[in-house]
Amino acid sequence: MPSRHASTLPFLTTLLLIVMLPLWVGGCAQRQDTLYQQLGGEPGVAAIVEDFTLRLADDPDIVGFFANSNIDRFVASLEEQLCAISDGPCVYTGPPMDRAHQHMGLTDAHFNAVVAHMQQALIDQGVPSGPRNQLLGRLAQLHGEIMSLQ
Ligand code: HEM
Repeated sequence: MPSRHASTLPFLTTLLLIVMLPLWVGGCAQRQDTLYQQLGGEPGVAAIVEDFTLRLADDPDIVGFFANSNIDRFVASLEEQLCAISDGPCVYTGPPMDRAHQHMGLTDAHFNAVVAHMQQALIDQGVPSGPRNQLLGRLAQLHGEIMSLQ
């Protein structure tokens, strides 16, 4: 006659697998999230860009730069760019950053103000600090190109 203990071990092993497997799979899935997914995908990026654009419009030191701009095109281009640089399923098709900003007379103060508005938009849209700082880091890398034709 088999002992009671002989059937307990397989039972416990199965139970452990049932409990641990979803946690393990969930953990892996989380690690594989792209930055784009962590920003909330398409609706998340659209909300971030809208929040950011309203902040630019409210900033008297910045809004004047957009006096002759097509804001719908700016919004569409920025959404595409943020999607592309956050490893989302987009290709940026707008003008290169040096030409898009050439001869505007931009200073580092302007650049920093715009990045600060993006930071605040990300905070307000509930983007956690990890993905927030990752995106800001990638935007900071555009500084050289944006400032190169001033
Ligand atoms: C990380 C910083 C920045 C990023 C990622 C960025 C991104 C962009 C993008 C994607 C466009 C759209 C290009 C197009 O489709 O025509 C654009 C245009 C523009 N940006 Fe920036 N930009 C940055 C910094 C700045 C700063 C510092 C200013 C001024 C204070 C500025 C002012 C403008 C203006 C006025 C346009 C519209 C140009 C036009 O109407 O053709 N940008 N920017």
